[in-house]
Amino acid sequence: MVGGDRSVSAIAIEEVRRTYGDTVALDSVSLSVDAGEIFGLVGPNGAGKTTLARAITGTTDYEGTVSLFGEDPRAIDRSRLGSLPQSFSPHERLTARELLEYYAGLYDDALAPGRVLRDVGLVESADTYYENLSGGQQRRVCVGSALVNDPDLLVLDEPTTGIDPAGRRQLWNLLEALAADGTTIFLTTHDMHEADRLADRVGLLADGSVVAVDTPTALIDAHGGESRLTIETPTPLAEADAPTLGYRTAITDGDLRVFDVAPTEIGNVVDALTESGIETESLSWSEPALEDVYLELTGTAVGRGGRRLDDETETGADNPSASATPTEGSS
Ligand SMILES: Nc1ncnc2c1ncn2[C@@H]1O[C@H](COP(=O)(O)OP(=O)(O)OP(=O)(O)O)[C@@H](O)[C@H]1O
Repeated sequence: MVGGDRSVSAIAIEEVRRTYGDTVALDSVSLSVDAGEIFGLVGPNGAGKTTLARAITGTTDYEGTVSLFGEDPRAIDRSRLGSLPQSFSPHERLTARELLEYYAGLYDDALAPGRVLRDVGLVESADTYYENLSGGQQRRVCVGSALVNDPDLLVLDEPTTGIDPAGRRQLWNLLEALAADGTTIFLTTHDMHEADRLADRVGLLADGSVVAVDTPTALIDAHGGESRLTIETPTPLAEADAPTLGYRTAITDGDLRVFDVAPTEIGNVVDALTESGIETESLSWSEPALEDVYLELTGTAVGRGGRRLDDETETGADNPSASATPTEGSS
């Protein structure tokens, strides 16, 4: 790392627009990322994440302006930028070590490949051909290739796709350590949990537009809605089966959802269900999460196969404050 100038944004994006024929991949996107920040760009397939990552790394054309530490992405010293494209296929008949040695050789001043292998958790597999590594291990080699030049800015397009949970946690820890050391990290993901766990700030992207940018906590507080108790029954419930419980309820995919139940009140709800003749097969309680924020702001779920908000049948008849429109009622 050559050290960042903290007086300018690490990434400044202003009014960026990118179209492919009639498709608007990015529509007037503006945001900035501070030095040392981990910024997570979240959105479902086709939202425009890769296109924005490519605009930042100067590998696609666009209208508007992007600057990295005050410089045009195409003019910046390449050793300051580490980039992991979504599709990246290194030579398959080289080992993990040989690949990292190759990428390190592209820079005058690179990290020792052995250190990068350790950082990405590949010491044991260092001498395995890339083609014989698991998908997750291959992705870690690719992440390593973006790290060899010890960049000031890392742009990672879905870095943890295909990596198992333990490997993901290891990579998150590595990215956090890099950020603590001053590296700015911009990553894309459709994993809301990953964004929540890792990012200092999150940008929610829908159909090429940024719909919200803030810390995960602030987004959840402002738009996450209420906690929910989800009750699965032996036979899927229909709207007409919804019991009167004194809470706002909804039937979703045959399951009963009861909103704003405190953990200490769960037993009372279960008792009331039993009295109503509803058998409980499983029960889970969850606090609002980033996924709920995305659903609330866009009407589309990121992590649930694109289920739309209107697929949820609201049944709050027993609660005068319940709304027939699910987006209402949550602040
Ligand atoms: N080279 C291209 N030619 C034509 N259309 C493109 C091209 N690249 C992207 N698009 C379109 O632009 C839109 C945004 O695509 P993009 O790949 O940026 O989304 P994404 O959020 O990264 O999706 P995914 O999570 O599936 O990678 C999509 O409608 C896509 O089909």
